[in-house]
This record gives sequence, C-alpha cells and structure tokens, in this order.
Amino acid sequence: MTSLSLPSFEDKICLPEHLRERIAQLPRPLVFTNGVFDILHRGHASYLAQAKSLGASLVVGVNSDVSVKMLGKGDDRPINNEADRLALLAALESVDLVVIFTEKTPVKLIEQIRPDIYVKGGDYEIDTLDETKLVKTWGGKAIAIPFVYQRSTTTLLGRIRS
Ligand SMILES: Nc1ncnc2c1ncn2[C@@H]1O[C@H](COP(=O)(O)OP(=O)(O)OP(=O)(O)O)[C@@H](O)[C@H]1O
Ligand SMILES: O=P(O)(O)O[C@@H]1O[C@H]([C@H](O)CO)[C@@H](O)[C@H](O)[C@@H]1O
Repeated sequence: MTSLSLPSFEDKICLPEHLRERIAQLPRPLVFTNGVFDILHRGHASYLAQAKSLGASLVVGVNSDVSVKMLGKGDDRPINNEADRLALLAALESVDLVVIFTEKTPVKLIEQIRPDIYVKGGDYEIDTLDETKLVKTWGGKAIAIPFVYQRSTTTLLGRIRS
C-alpha cells in the first residue's frame, strides 16, 4: 500500500511556541490580518490574496473556538473548529503562516509579530481599531480592503437554514 505524507500546507500552521522563529524566517514587508474565517468563501479568498499583494508575506491570526464565543456571533458558532479553520487558511496560496489566538482581540499576538502592515476588510473602521493604533507605534501601516464580493458566513448560514 502506498503511504502518503501529510500535505505540505500543514507546515504553515504555526504553534504559538514556534512563532518567534517562524516570523524571523518570513520576508518583509510582513502583512498581518486576523479573523474567524468560519466558513471560507470567495470574499475571504479574494481579500487574502489582495492582502498578500501589499507585502512579501502574509500571516493570519485565527480566533480560537473559545475566543469566537466572546464575539457574539451566536451560540452555535464556530461551525468549523479551530483546527479545521487553520488548515483551510493554510491551504491558500496567498497565506504564508497561520497562528491561533485565544483573546477577544489579536492585540497581544500583534505585539509579538510586529507586522509592517495590518489589514482588515472594509466592514471595519480601520482607524478606530486598537490594532491600528498599535502597529503605528513602530511605524507600521493599517489598510482596509474594500469588499469586491458581497459574501458572509452569516448570510451563507441563513440560506442553508431557511
Ligand atoms: N466578502 C468579503 N470581502 C472581503 N473581505 C471580507 C469579506 N468577508 C469578510 N471579510 C474579511 O475577512 C476577515 C474575516 O471575516 P469574517 O470571518 O468575519 O467573515 P464573515 O464572512 O463576515 O463572517 P461572519 O458572517 O461570521 O461575521 C475580516 O477581516 C473581514 O473584514
Ligand atoms: O472575523 P472577524 O469577526 O472580522 O474577526 C474579528 O476581528 C476583530 C478585529 O480585529 C477588531 O478588534 C477581532 O478583535 C476579533 O477577535 C476577530 O478576529
């Protein structure tokens, strides 16, 4: 019987204890974004590709299952568990590294990574975010990417349920 090794994209999933060395290996400018990415859709894929194009590498911080519960998206969320959400993001060409965070916001993680560019989608008022204020303390930039495709996990779930 042929034995197959795990697909190489799994290497993009970073354990928090390896974060410092993995970040040091990535080319700069380093772009960072974060989110739940519960049911991946075309809006996410397009957004992440555009985020990557702003720099040389893209790191995605992914909310742990417990931290999703703090965001008020619903008692049944996330639909996909943290391991699966990390793996799907790691499988995208645009993504260089994925790492979990367990707090309500990714501020602690951003302090560790010190990205050159912080990115969120156009559904956020980027200038009001603590994440934006933080990256500016070391001369970083924050950029909001407008939606190209009107998609959302919540809308998809509504359609499945109706
Ligand atoms: N249609 C979209 N186009 C571009 N960016 C998006 C889109 N939807 C979400 N994003 C961005 O992707 C990241 C993750 O978003 P999120 O997981 O909240 O997606 P969502 O589909 O809006 O989910 P939910 O409906 O659960 O809030 C965020 O930074 C958000 O700004
Ligand atoms: O997928 P979402 O809901 O867009 O991701 C959230 O983004 C929040 C944002 O960074 C403002 O603080 C973050 O706090 C939250 O933990 C989710 O990642």
